[in-house]
Amino acid sequence: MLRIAVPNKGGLAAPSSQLLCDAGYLARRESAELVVADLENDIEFFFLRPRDIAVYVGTGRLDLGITGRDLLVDSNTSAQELVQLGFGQSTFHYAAPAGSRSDVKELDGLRIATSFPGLVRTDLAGRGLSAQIVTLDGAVETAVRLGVADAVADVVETGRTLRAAGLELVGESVLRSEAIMIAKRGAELSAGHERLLRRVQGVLVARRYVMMDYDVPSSVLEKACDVTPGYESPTISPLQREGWVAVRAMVLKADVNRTMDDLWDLGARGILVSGIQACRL
Ligand SMILES: Nc1ncnc2c1ncn2[C@@H]1O[C@H](COP(=O)(O)OP(=O)(O)OP(=O)(O)O)[C@@H](O)[C@H]1O
Ligand SMILES: O=P(O)(O)OC[C@H]1O[C@H](OP(=O)(O)OP(=O)(O)O)[C@H](O)[C@@H]1O
Ligand SMILES: [Mg+2]
Repeated sequence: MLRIAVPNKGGLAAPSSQLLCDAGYLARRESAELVVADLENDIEFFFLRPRDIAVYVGTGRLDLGITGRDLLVDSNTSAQELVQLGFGQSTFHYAAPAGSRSDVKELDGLRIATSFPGLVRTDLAGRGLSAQIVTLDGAVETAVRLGVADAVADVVETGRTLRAAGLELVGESVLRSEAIMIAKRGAELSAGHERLLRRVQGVLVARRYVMMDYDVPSSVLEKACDVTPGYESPTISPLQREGWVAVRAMVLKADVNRTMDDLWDLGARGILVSGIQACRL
């Protein structure tokens, strides 16, 4: 039976469960449930703290897991990233009192508060800097105001929490994070693993793409196919009307309106867009 780690709390928990549910797996009935056996799919889901998931997967106790890239790097375990899951996006940054520092080098010798000591230690070592790392559980932005640290290194999404604490970013982001699927480094993927990954990837593609159908004069077909190259290649079908063909292609949701404008300008008509419920590509 395949054993999968899923975040039980925090911002990654709900979208992770939704992704697995959309991929056809059994959902947990209540948030207190820590293990769910999906017998039909021969999978057991373990609901764990996202911070701990890389440890379970890196040591091979569980086969696959969902966590944040920042947490994976911080854990320094022997797990590797397999798939980006398209939610939980954030950046990881140093920050200090507004107007006080402009470069990460200026943090040398200072006290830096963080919940990601492994990530920060590795980053500082890579820059040849030494600083005292003050490890806190959360709400690290307040540590400067309370005199426990001179700067922080933390997750930033909108920057609102930093600003409210009178802090501003120092330097470029250390890391761009998002939710990822991980496996033990070097572990062989069984047919069961591959099936789960294909299902998840099917959901991710269905979320990002739509299906576009349109009719176009054959004379501009090549140009139209440049506009909608599809996922692999567009399907071209004959039309009764002479000199015209029908085209069907997958298009990125984010590009739908620009694509329809471009096709219309080329002479395409009858442009229809429909959602993709599920797919295997
Ligand atoms: N505001 C945020 N926006 C996007 N991702 C975030 C945000 N805060 C935390 N994360 C991501 O969530 C993961 C951290 O999980 P964590 O267990 O700390 O949960 P959390 O969402 O911070 O909830 P809580 O702090 O309430 O436990 C990391 O991968 C981190 O990048
Ligand atoms: O840039 P923003 O949109 O303000 O989001 C970033 C904040 O969100 C997270 O905090 P969370 O609410 O998880 O609390 P925590 O720090 O106690 O984990 C993170 O640790 C930052 O503090
Ligand atoms: Mg948090």
